[in-house]
Amino acid sequence: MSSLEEPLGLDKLPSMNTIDRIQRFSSGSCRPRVDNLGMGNCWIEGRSCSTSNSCNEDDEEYTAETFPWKRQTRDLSPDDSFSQKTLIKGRKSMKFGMIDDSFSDCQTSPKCHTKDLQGLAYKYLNSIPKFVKIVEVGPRDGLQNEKNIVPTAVKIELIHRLASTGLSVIEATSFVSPKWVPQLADAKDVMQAVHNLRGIRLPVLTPNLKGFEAAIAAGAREVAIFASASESFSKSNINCSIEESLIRFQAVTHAAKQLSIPVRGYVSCVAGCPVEGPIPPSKVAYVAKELYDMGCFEISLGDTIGVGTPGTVVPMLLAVMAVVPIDKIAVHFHDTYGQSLPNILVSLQVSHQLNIAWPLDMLVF
Ligand SMILES: CC(C)(COP(=O)([O-])OP(=O)([O-])OC[C@H]1O[C@@H](n2cnc3c(N)ncnc32)[C@H](O)[C@@H]1OP(=O)([O-])[O-])[C@@H](O)C(=O)NCCC(=O)NCCSC(=O)C[C@@](C)(O)CC(=O)[O-]
Repeated sequence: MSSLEEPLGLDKLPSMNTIDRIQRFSSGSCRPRVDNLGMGNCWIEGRSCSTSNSCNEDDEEYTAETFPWKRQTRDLSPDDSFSQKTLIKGRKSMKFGMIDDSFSDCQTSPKCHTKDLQGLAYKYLNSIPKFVKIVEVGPRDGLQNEKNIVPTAVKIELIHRLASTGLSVIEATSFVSPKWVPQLADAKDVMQAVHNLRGIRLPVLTPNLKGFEAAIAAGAREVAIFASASESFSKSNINCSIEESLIRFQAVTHAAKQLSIPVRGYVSCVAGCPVEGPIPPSKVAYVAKELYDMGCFEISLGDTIGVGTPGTVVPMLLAVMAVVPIDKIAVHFHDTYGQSLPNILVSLQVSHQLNIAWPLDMLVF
């Protein structure tokens, strides 16, 4: 499995072969594997590097802090101040956190009765919406990272089985370059086999007009375009700058409009990028608004490498909400560092505060 441990300057990007590039920057390359969990390995390692970003307004604040790119070990050395601080802080908040305190205070205080406990339970259990919209993305986002190419028949069976669970939206595949993502080179066959599934929306990823036309010819009735909030990731993922990608996507949304095809928009790296580190919320908001303005019916905010935490996700959500209608925002969290559930929870709490049902992309592994 590729890792980002070895130094990789942006100047070296063009020399990487395309598949290697995808693996380096895909969420799957950062996902923990059973065989390295026990070794205490870190799944995103790296380097500091310069950025070619054009939106610099908030960069100072964000580049001052860097991700713990270095390999994390369970045996902490005295020098490992970042990890130690994080660990200690984590332990404290587990032990002395708000929820624990409230309950233990209640149990020992004579003033606290069953009614108070019920009130607390009500407060916590009712701070999320009654329902969410789930967009299942396993057949696309999951399978695009598999080391071994999954046979077409298995993909088709997977989509059928997912459909039989009652899911109403399943992202089926990607009409991208097979040189970049050989795992999904059978997009046409998969789409042709599933496009008649009843009562289910089956969006597919289309990075450009070529992909859009192939998707429509194979029977797709909904597509998704995918931009990035990180300049480096955009170049590595779709081989163009953010601005160039927005021009390409405009062509796709224009063509889709002519055929009344709904277009969903993704923004990747909303919490961080493997090359640039933390991404300012203003950049996420900028790209999200561009996609919304060009006609995307929903904007899915992707924490592509799973480095977001509730503390960084909430400011990012608020920045996007300032420019995109709240009920048009979806969230998409990878679980690289075990933060997807806390991030989903905090997003649902934010949406509940605003009284909306939040769409949620679902990664099933
Ligand atoms: C965007 C391109 C196509 C540019 O790729 P390029 O190499 O810059 O494109 P090009 O225009 O120079 O064309 C090169 C070759 O690709 C072909 N080509 C061109 N377009 C297509 C197409 N649509 N379908 C099939 N083939 C295509 C084209 O015809 C040509 O073929 P050749 O003449 O060499 O034989 C390429 O970089 C690509 O396919 N990238 C996709 C990478 C990808 O799928 N990454 C994973 C997406 S996941 C993600 O972004 C995050 C997300 C959404 O999951 C959210 C999250 O997790 O946060």
